[in-house]
Amino acid sequence: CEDHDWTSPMLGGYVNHDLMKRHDLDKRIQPGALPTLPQQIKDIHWGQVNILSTTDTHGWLAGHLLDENYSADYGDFADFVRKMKAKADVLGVDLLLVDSGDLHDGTGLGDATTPNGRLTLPIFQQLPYDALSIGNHELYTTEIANDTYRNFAPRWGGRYLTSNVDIYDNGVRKPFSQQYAYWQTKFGVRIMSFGFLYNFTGNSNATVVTPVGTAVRQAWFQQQIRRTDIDMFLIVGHVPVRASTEWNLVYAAIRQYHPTTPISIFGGHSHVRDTVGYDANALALAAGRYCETVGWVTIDGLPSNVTRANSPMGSGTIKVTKPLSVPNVTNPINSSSLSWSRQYLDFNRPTFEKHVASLNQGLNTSYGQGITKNITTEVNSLPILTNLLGCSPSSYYLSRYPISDPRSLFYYLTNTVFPAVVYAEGRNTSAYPRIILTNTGGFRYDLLAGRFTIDNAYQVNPYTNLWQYMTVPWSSAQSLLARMQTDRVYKRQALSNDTMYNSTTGLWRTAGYFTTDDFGAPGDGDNTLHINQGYSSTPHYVQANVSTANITDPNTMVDVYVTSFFAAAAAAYLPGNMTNGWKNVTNSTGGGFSSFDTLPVYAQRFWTKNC
Ligand SMILES: Nc1ccn([C@@H]2O[C@H](COP(=O)(O)O)[C@@H](O)[C@H]2O)c(=O)n1
Ligand SMILES: [Zn+2]
Ligand SMILES: [Zn+2]
Repeated sequence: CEDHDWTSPMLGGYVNHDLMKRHDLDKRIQPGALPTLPQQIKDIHWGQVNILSTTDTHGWLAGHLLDENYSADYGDFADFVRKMKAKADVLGVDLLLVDSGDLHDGTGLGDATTPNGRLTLPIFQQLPYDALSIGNHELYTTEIANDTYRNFAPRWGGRYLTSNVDIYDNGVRKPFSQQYAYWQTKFGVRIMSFGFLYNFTGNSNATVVTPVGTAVRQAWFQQQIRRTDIDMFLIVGHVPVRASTEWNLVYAAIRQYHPTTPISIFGGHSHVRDTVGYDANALALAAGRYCETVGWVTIDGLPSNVTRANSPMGSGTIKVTKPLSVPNVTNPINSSSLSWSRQYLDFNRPTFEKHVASLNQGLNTSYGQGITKNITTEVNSLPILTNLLGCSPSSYYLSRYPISDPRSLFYYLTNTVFPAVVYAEGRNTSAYPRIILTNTGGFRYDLLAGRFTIDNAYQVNPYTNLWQYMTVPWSSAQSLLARMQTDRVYKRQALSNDTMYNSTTGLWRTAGYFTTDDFGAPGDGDNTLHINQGYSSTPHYVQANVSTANITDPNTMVDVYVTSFFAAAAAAYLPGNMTNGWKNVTNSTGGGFSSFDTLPVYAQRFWTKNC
């Protein structure tokens, strides 16, 4: 059933072909703007068990048309997985595929449909995932939670794992999906799997998230971890891998009964590439975000009663070098006969082609090409996505520059966009001083120069949190921002369009991820060598100040603007804790004005349409 009708030339000459074959989602690509760069992609090690992982895809299944590093779509990825499985068969080793949740909220293809995910979920479901966990984005609304429960979770034959999430089904509280799975790989490795969500509290009341510390004390969990017929724990979870209370609890609970059994954890939610070593036999990897990264973990040296494969034990195998000290685990093992490797693969076709090249079959099959065709058709079925709202005059970056830099998205929002469009009717004069706060986590992706469409609006901020305001004395308003900066801040990594040519190798480096994790030197885990373009951390909230500069009297009344997402939290710091004191900002037709609407409204009013 394989088609070998198109084999791309290696690396150079690839991108233009790829762009031509796919949809016309974003016409902002200028001719020549995306160079076809041969880059240095490292070989990967194959072990006895090999695991591909994705997380936080957030609907980016059509790929990144503006960034060559991540330009593959889910059809290309589907072919990659299929060919990697074929390669594993040739080598006589196991190849597994896992995902750690957050499928919704982030692109027009995913979000501009009813229900949310109507087009993206069927595409995602065509991939042969072996274990999946739920993300917080599956639980914010009852509609998405119910759709996930009824239509998505049952699709995975017992491998959609929700160890600490329940749902009310016609008023009866039930586990959302399977709490664990015990299974054997093709080559006989006996696996115990769990799927956790971090201690999330923003879910709708249709579901219940049990704190991980409680879940690991429950009878069903205790019963499963006491089993002795387990060669490896393979755990998926929508939980950041670094400094995680939740993972520490899961790890410690397992280690009580299995002091040395390998534990491979696949986390998420933090949108970064990272790998943490818990001990010499336990590792946790996070595979980034938005179809930019495929995680790759290999394990060698599993017990001898497991069918041993003809694994090519090439270079690249590494050992855990920095065991963590985890509460409740005394003497974590710091050496073992197992060895592990990890890589973060860029989500592009040259990467996929390279790693299956030894099969001499190219990448494409009718399976993946069919998915790509589907994506094209579906994007074209939503013409609203490509409608031009305006031309962004520059690129404004989420986390590449500090928020005080005019190239920062937050600088642009707070100095230019919010003052111009976020105000209640008639209250945009200096008679009504304003402060306008946003949570930075609502902004998800860079705002790039050139064409700005509804699809880009979803990418930058997909949330329909309503703008609201309340009038309070300056004495309260002036300290609000500082008081709000209390939540956890998850680090986001940044992208850049910079490139560098190495005349000795004849290869290019583009700016992209340059990851420091618990293994090897910085950049060691990145499968493609990138220029490290730096990263600037962002506070949890930022604020625009409008007509407040000359206020001296603390009793001066000031309008405070927030969104419904954090209005209750902000009210706690305002006089009288007036949660119900917020009034909605209305749009030109009297409806609500949301965080999602903000840039489109600004674009239509202030940007040209010549781009
Ligand atoms: N209605 C909402 C929901 C969430 N957010 C922001 O998104 C962050 C969570 O996204 P992950 O992909 O990291 O799970 C959350 O921390 C909020 O900042 C929002 O703004 N509005
Ligand atoms: Zn996410
Ligand atoms: Zn998340």
